[in-house]
Amino acid sequence: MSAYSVELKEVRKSFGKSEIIRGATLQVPRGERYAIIGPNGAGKSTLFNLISGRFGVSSGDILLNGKSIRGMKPFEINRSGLSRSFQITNIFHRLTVYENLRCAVLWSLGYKYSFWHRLNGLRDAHERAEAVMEQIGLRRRRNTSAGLLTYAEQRALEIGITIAGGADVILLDEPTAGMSRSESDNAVELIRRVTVGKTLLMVEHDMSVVFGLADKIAVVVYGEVIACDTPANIRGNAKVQEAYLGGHAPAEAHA
Ligand SMILES: Nc1ncnc2c1ncn2[C@@H]1O[C@H](COP(=O)(O)OP(=O)(O)OP(=O)(O)O)[C@@H](O)[C@H]1O
Repeated sequence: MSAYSVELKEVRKSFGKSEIIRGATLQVPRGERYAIIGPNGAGKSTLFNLISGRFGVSSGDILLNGKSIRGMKPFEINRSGLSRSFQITNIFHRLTVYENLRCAVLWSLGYKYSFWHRLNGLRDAHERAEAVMEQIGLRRRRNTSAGLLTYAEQRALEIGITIAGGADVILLDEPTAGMSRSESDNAVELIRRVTVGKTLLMVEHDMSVVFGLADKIAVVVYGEVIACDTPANIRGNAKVQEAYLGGHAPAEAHA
């Protein structure tokens, strides 16, 4: 098995005549937490959309656990062990916390309408949904409609939905966007807890979250990964400071 969960090999992506991703290369080792940072419009979300199969690459390749995902649909990539969250919350507001998690588990199990499969699937889904609810700290909100949760609770539920299927590779898109300082501190703890032993790739603008969570930081500028290194080295990287931060160290920035 490959040592890397995710590998980008000279990935390019154009929309019409505009090339947005311009030869991005990155290797994310199994079990590590990587943050992708970069200025607005650099192509971070586009990279996530390519890795999760929403868009196809124009050229180059993306490997998941050593196997090319070129041409695969998002649900096939999901069932190959990669799960992503979205910038906009992706929850069903009228369903309860428990029901949202159960749906996510059933979806990831590849739920089929055969009778025996359904019975087993339902039992597994119930247990898994309960376990995830405990992990994300929403047990006391079990029967509350998701639409009535606080914003931070909704984001925690979103993370729960993302991990519910047991994927080994988790992509989180701005998991702390819109949160207060204390809410995002809690979110960092939550993300750390639920990604133990997993590979995490997250796009995040909040540098205290990035520096608090990431083993490595990949800096994307104009569709290229211009640096990928430890937080300490990224902070001291002159190229990064110049290209991305206008001369300021990343620790001081809040894009
Ligand atoms: N489906 C699309 N069609 C055309 N252009 C697109 C599409 N998706 C993204 N783009 C363009 O690609 C560029 C990169 O966008 P992207 O959202 O990936 O950047 P980002 O680094 O995630 O930015 P932000 O930090 O603001 O979220 C932008 O110029 C955007 O307009």
